[in-house]
Amino acid sequence: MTEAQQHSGKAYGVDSEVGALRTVMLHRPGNELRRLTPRNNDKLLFDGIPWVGRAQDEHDAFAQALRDRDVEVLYLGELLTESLADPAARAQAVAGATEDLRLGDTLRDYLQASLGELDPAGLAEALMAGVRNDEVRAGGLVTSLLAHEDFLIDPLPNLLFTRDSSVWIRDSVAVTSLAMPARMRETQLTELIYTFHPRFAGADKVYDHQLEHVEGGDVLALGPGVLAVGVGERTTPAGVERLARRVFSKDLAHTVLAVPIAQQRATMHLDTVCTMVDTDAVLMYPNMAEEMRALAVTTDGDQLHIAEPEPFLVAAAKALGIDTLRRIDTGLDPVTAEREQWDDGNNTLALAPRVCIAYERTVETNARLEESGIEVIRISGSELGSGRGGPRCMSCPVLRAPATA
Ligand SMILES: NC(=O)NCCC[C@H](N)C(=O)O
Repeated sequence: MTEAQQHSGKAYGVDSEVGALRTVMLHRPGNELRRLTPRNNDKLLFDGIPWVGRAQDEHDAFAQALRDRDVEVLYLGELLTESLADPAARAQAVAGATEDLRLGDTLRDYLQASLGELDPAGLAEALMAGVRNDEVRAGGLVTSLLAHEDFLIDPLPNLLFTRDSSVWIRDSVAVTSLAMPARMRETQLTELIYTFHPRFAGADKVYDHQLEHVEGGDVLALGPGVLAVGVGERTTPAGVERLARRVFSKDLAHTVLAVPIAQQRATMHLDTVCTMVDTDAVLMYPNMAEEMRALAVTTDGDQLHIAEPEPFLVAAAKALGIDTLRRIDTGLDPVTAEREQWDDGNNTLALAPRVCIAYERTVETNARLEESGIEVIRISGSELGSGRGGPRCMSCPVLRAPATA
């Protein structure tokens, strides 16, 4: 535990987007990225085939930039390996990874036995990088009929985007429910970590991966008690309703803003178009900023109350109890704005009020942020960006200090 946590007395808890970041969970990309080929990259939600060594270098620099600002960096792969020291975790992991009906009984039995023999690091590797048909000597009808390159356990290259597979809401963790088939198994791993890792022993869970779809990239903690939840390609209307009920029942929020966003890849999550950079300021994709609406959801302890749609910034300011939520106006022309949004220019990770990490390639957006008084720490992401995610997508804050202006 870091010094900061010893002082605060707790190891997890997040109630804003911008409170000083103390602890974050990342995933250093590994062999799961080496599974990407031109034939499977679309299905696996990558826009190209990353150069893995360079992606790791870029990711190491990202982690170092965080450490340089006194942020403790946890790695998902290490937490998973440590969790798998527990026999109950191993049993749950093996059962989850082999439940796919494509396997059939013979292959499933074989895989369960061989995964069961692996040490925790080997098992974690198989869970993350997957297992190909030509990597086993199973025997039987199914393995004979499947192609060599078919996966018996799918690789999880999008583990890189730790934002989506869990999100802390105050001191409860939401293990999310991912919408795309290529990502669904990721939450089996975050579920294992939050259930079995000693660091999170006793942590309350407010959501689980068997519920309606909610992805962490859609969930923004605008301030204490106020969540904004994007509803679009990933998080469903039923997902935001379920999340609202859950957080209200545990008193983790008083208002949930449901924010419809276009159901398309460029705007797959709310954090691809909008991130907070100060206690009262957001960076928003200019081409969508004017039209974004929100429905404020509150409760009387029993029923949900749904307000009429209002402009997002108006609804957010009301919920936060402030006069105005400032939009940093990047003033970009529509074409530059669209290019830089695609390159995750709007996907900044706040380290503290007015300090954020951004990709260096979104030159114009970063310049406008600085003109508005926001410090921008630039990282390179030419390879990391091929998965279509930026610094916020690649990070799951575990502990933030309370936000103070
Ligand atoms: N929060 C985010 O926007 N995460 C980026 C996820 C990218 C990933 N390739 C996906 O399509 O899910």
